Amino acid sequence: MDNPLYTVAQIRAIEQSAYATLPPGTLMQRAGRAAARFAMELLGERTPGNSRPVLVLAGPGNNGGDALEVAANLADAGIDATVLHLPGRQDASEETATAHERARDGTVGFIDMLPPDGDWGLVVDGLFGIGLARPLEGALEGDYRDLVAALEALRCPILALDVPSGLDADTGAVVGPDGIAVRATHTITFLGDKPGLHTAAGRDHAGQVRVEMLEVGPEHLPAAGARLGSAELFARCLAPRRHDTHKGSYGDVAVIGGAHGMLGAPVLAARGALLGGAGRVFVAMLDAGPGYDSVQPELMFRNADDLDLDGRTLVIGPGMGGSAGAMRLLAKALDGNSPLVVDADAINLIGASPDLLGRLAGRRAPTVLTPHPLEGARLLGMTAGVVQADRLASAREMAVRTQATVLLKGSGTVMARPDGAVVINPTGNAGLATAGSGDVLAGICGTLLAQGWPAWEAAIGAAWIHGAAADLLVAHGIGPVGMTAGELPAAARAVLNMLVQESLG
Ligand SMILES: NC(=O)C1=CN([C@@H]2O[C@H](COP(=O)(O)OP(=O)(O)OC[C@H]3O[C@@H](n4cnc5c(N)ncnc54)[C@H](OP(=O)(O)O)[C@@H]3O)[C@@H](O)[C@H]2O)[C@@H](O)CC1
Ligand SMILES: Nc1ncnc2c1ncn2[C@@H]1O[C@H](COP(=O)(O)OP(=O)(O)O)[C@@H](O)[C@H]1O
Ligand SMILES: [K+]
Repeated sequence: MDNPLYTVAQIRAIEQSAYATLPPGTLMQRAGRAAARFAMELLGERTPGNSRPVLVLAGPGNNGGDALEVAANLADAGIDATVLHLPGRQDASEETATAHERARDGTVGFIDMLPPDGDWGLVVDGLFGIGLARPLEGALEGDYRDLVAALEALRCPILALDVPSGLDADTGAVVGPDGIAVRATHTITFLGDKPGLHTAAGRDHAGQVRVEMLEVGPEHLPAAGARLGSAELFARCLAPRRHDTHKGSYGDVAVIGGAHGMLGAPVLAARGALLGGAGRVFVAMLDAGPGYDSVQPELMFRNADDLDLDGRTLVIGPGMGGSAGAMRLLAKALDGNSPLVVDADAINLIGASPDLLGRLAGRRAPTVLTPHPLEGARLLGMTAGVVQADRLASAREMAVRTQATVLLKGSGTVMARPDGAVVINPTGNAGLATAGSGDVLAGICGTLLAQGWPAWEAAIGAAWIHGAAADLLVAHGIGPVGMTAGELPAAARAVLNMLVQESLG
């Protein structure tokens, strides 16, 4: 299944192309009908007339027109729908004016302000969609800000039309430095899915996303530069194990890191690599460190300076620090031909050294960089805030500068390639916001490379499996609160085995 994600500019082009072939108002009417159906699903099987009313928020543009269509459809179905309409200073489009008339002609009720004691069964957010042009403001512009803030106190589902109002559909950032956006439980998005619903603040604001194509056929759809991740994107790498194999068949991983005081990080990465299926896993410490891991005695410990870097996949950076020795090892790893995952301190060192960046960009072997937003910011010479303001653009820029596959971590992890292709990972949860979970991710990415996966599939697969492992732990009551990085490798192993099993049909 392909899950394309379209930019606002692309959605506008789809809209134009489909609009030209249809009678005016058709798309808005379809949007209204589909969203009303979804609203009724959310209301559940209640007796018409006996359910709590639906509050429909209608803004000044065509998103407001969609909302008015929803209200009219709900009223036609016998559901008590009340519209809070905030028209703008400019005339509404013809479609929106028609939708307004339709709602007025039916049994829809209209109110001017949110009553303090409203008891709603559902709120439909049709304030702003892809036409949001600036942050939601207070009194001067119709009190949108106060209205959205007041929704936070309501204890009912909120269905956003197209995009939660206040959210940037391209980036997933809340618009404005001190901005506010609707926190929906569900979003029905029209004419194609949008990246902003799946990354940065998007997951918190969009809730569950349903894509509604409004019967627009594939001939109107452009090629998408971004897609939502799924196991199908790496399915071709999921090979069942043959009997006639041995540990050498599944590759070696060596994790290089572990300066004084940070010895746990490479161990976590190595456990991720081992339980992810690599045939042999080494931990190459910069510090003298322990001689073995009592939890996972299969791991082999080496002194980093003595390790032969050839013929194995390297994961460099976890807990590595920024010493001269670390830098020397990194330069050696970058210059070599081994598949490489560059994580944590190794990324910081590259961010501070044009020489190391040049060596990285000159690599020919598969290379994946796994920065969190601050590490990414150091690489680009900007702040983490700027990286987060447009995670897709930032990841793409990192991929171009490093000529490597980039995996920008965080809610809605973004994978980017130097040619501009982007995938947003849909799995995972905030249980992963715990020290060491990134080390495990780097280990999983390394183990997939060691087992022959290309860099792109290894990055997409590692993010997907790591996130699904966290989701599995939550399903078993192990998190999100108190989930630990050490619990992830076994869960990731379970996910990987399930995927391989499923791939057999
Ligand atoms: N056309 C079609 O075929 C289809 C369209 N569809 C639907 O239309 C939606 C796009 O509609 P849209 O272009 O009218 O934009 P929308 O999001 O309603 O907002 C624009 C309005 O808001 C205003 N405004 C902006 N920011 C503001 C702010 N901060 N504070 C205050 N005002 C602000 C802006 O006014 P201005 O900036 O000029 O002052 C303008 O009036 C799309 O998301 C989908 O739901 C579907 O039905 C499918 C078919
Ligand atoms: N709120 C969240 N939702 C989803 N994934 C998250 C969230 N917070 C963190 N993660 C994931 O957890 C990992 C954290 O990695 P990182 O920040 O490098 O931590 P550490 O260095 O302590 O291991 C990344 O894979 C990141 O994508
Ligand atoms: K909306």
